[in-house]
Amino acid sequence: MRFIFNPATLKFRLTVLVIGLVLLATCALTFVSLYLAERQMRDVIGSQQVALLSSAAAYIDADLEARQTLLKTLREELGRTDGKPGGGLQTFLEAHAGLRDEFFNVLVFDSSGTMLANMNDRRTNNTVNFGKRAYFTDTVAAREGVISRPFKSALSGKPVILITEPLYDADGKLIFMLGGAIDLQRPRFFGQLSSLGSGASGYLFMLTGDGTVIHHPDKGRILQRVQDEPGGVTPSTRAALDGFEGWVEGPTKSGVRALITYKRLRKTDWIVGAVYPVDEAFTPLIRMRPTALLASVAVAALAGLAGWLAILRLLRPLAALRRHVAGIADGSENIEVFNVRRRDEFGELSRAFFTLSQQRREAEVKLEAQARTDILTGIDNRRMFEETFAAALARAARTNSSVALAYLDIDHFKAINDTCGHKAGDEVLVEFAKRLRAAVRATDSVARLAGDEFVAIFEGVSNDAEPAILAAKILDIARTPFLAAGKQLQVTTSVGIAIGGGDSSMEEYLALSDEALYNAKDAGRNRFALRRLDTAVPLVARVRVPAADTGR
Ligand SMILES: Nc1nc2c(ncn2[C@@H]2O[C@H](COP(=O)(O)OP(=O)(O)OP(=O)(O)O)[C@@H](O)[C@H]2O)c(=O)[nH]1
Repeated sequence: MRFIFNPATLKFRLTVLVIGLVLLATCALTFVSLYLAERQMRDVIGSQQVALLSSAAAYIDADLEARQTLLKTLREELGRTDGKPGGGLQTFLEAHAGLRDEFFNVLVFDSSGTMLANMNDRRTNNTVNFGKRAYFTDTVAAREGVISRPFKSALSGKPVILITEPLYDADGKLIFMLGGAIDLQRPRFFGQLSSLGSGASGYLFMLTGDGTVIHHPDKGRILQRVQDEPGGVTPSTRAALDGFEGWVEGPTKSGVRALITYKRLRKTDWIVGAVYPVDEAFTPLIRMRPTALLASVAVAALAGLAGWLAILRLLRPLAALRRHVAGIADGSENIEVFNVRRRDEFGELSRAFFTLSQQRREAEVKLEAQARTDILTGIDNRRMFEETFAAALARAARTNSSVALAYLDIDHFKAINDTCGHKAGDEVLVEFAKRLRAAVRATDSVARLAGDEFVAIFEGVSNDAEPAILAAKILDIARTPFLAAGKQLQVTTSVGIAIGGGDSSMEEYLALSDEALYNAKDAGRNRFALRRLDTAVPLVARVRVPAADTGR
């Protein structure tokens, strides 16, 4: 739990990253899939609409043709009576009651356009002339039947189209013209079409090639030209009027986004169109969206969980590394725990830790040694001397034995520096230390305290004669001249030795040996003086004859 709510941890951040990425990826994938599915679906629906509209167009073509055929049959029947049917034209028409199923009205005009008979209202016969109407003049010009543009009937006031069939005599003179009117508001003609509309709100409509509405669910638009309607022509209808056939996605006049399909009729320049609102067309997909998104979130959650577990597992070595660092810090573990064989980054990190720690340890050891070594001569320095001498005193106290401390000072060393130079003085100091080291036993310790002052510690001194022998040995190390700055230098030293047991302090030893050294110096140098810590009086003051001074 601590991990979950600790945003500072790498685990937390990695987990959040993994979950975030997975969520992003799955959501993006879902959106892309839905988008592609929608596109695919749109293509399929568009193709379906085209197929639907093609059959609707074929149906209308066939329907118009059937009505034309019906009128042609009527014309031929009339023709067989030479235009003089028994009982007159009106009776002739009324005898064909079946015409009512196909036409709103059937009319007969004479060659000038005067209406001679009609099925709806015989009282209007011979009262109106339609000779100037486009359908009449077009038929006369074409010498065959036409399908008129839609217009408002002068007789009924309804929007209609008229199918005409002219009847000529043997000389080719127009005798009669038959006209079959179709009421554009009557559902019978387009009833079949209306039922072809897709979905609950999809519908079919029909326009003439010049944009006049022939059929539309909104009856008020019939006979209107789309160009003249408020809002003008939609881009898709504009394209259809210019010859486009097929489907597009675009807005309808009322602003609804829809798949709109257009198809031209074969028999006339009419355009039949279908509107299928996008929302309805994609209802299954739109309904599926939340489910798909929910599913993708669930997948992301599972993937995130798996990622989290994987991260926990992958980062386990890091936790171990952290434990080891803590273990080493509190001393419960050894640095060797870092020396692992793993081949991954954690292994590399661990080994890098190991190497670094080793180097640090070595540097510490080196520093430790340097802190106890005199840099110039390489023998112990004052600090090391103090530790060594304290240990020697402790041993002497334990074994109840004696310790001798020899305090040495090179005679007139300042003069060497002054006459031969400081560097030559250094060379003498280095050589002096070397000879001193060689003169004593391996178990004895020598150190340089400062300048030209040296000390030697002798443990287990059994009698007073032994320190004197050691002191003489020390005096002897200077017997051979020193080579410094290319010159042979005759060097002597004075030695003060303090002898005592383990019960005396280092300070007492140092003070007494220093005093003895002064005694030796005072006595003329190149000699030693022995002092016992318990008597504090000189025991021995042996004088060596100074060697000939060759260098000064
Ligand atoms: N070359 C060199 N000289 C040093 C070093 N340390 C101290 N000295 C010099 O050593 C000299 C020590 O002189 P002292 O011991 O005081 O006097 P001295 O000339 O030896 O005379 P006595 O001890 O009385 O015989 C001083 O001149 C210091 O400057 C060093 O590391 N190298």
